[in-house]
Amino acid sequence: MATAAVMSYSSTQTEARQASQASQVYLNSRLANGGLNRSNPTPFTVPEINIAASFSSSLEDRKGIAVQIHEACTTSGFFHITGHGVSEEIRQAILALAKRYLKDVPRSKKEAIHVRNSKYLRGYEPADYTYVNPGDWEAEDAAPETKEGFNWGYEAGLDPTGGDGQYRELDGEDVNGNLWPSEEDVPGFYEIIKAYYGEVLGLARHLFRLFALSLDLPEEYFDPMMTHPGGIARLLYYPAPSNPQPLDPKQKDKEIGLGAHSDYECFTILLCSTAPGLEILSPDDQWIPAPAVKGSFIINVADFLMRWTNGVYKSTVHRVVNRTRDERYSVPFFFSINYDQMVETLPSCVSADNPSKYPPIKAGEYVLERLRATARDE
Ligand SMILES: O=C(O)CCC(=O)C(=O)O
Ligand SMILES: [Fe+2]
Repeated sequence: MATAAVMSYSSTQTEARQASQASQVYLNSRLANGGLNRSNPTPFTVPEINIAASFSSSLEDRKGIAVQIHEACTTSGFFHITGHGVSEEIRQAILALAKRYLKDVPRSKKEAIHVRNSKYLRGYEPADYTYVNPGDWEAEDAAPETKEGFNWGYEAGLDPTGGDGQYRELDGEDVNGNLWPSEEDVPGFYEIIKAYYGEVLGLARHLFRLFALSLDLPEEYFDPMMTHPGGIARLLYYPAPSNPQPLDPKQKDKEIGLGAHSDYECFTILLCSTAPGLEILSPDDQWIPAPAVKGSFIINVADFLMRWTNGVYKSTVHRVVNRTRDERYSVPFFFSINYDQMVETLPSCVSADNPSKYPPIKAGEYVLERLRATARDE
């Protein structure tokens, strides 16, 4: 799928394609600088925001958290949240499920729901089927990615609100694109997914209200756009490397968990196991290991929101390299708005001095273009 099949494109699909290609050009330019710009490093921090006060009935309390979110989104593009209200029990249950499915179930059984059977890349994704940086398909010396994953998306049955019955897939189709392992192979799989997904979906809607406040918009601004939102999530497994290597800016890594990329949607809610591995590209093009914060989720701005905010909010390049002798698990949740929603640059991010840089775009089409570029050509 890395090269698009011959087909006709609507004007919004063409825009989505061009935007996807532009993101690759940008990524290549950032990676080409890697390690060079080190004489006077800009301070780079991933702040920790305790969002407990954002659940207060006082608008002033909620605005106080929104100010902190604004600061993080205009600088590092990454922050930790604590005080989020998702129980440790549910967080550990989904990480344990990632292990039970990706590590323990034999490959032959997982192959039955291989992502090649899904035009939305749902199901079981073996390590070598995708490069998250599509440029790595062409690169001669690209290290293979070691991650193995299971991908699923929104369906009304996973939404604690029950949804509004209007969910459309990435390409606008009225279908449920998910593929699930059998209950026999992984007992309790769907129930655990549903419990976790319901929690992070609720958290994402809550966060998006805070994002609205942080952008000087009415708190409910995004509400009508997240009644049947896109929300792809993944169980990820990074095996323990046999010969783990320390981070060395002068040396290219021979083994990489997940290549350099920025995320596609509005923002990501990332749950990691205790093993480190996430590395963030600083404005000086240095790889900075993300610190672990107990009980936190990592939140990062993704490309669609960067575009929607006219570049005001930063979508930051990151990657995963397992440099330990432990296996690593993570569960990212990529929150989008309703995939059938068309958006124009947010009114609070344009002015006479700073006109919109981007034409209108449809949420699902953009994400689909980005996803397609990652998969092996078959
Ligand atoms: O596994 C992680 O910690 C990060 C995963 C990630 O960046 C992604 O799936 O986009
Ligand atoms: Fe990512």
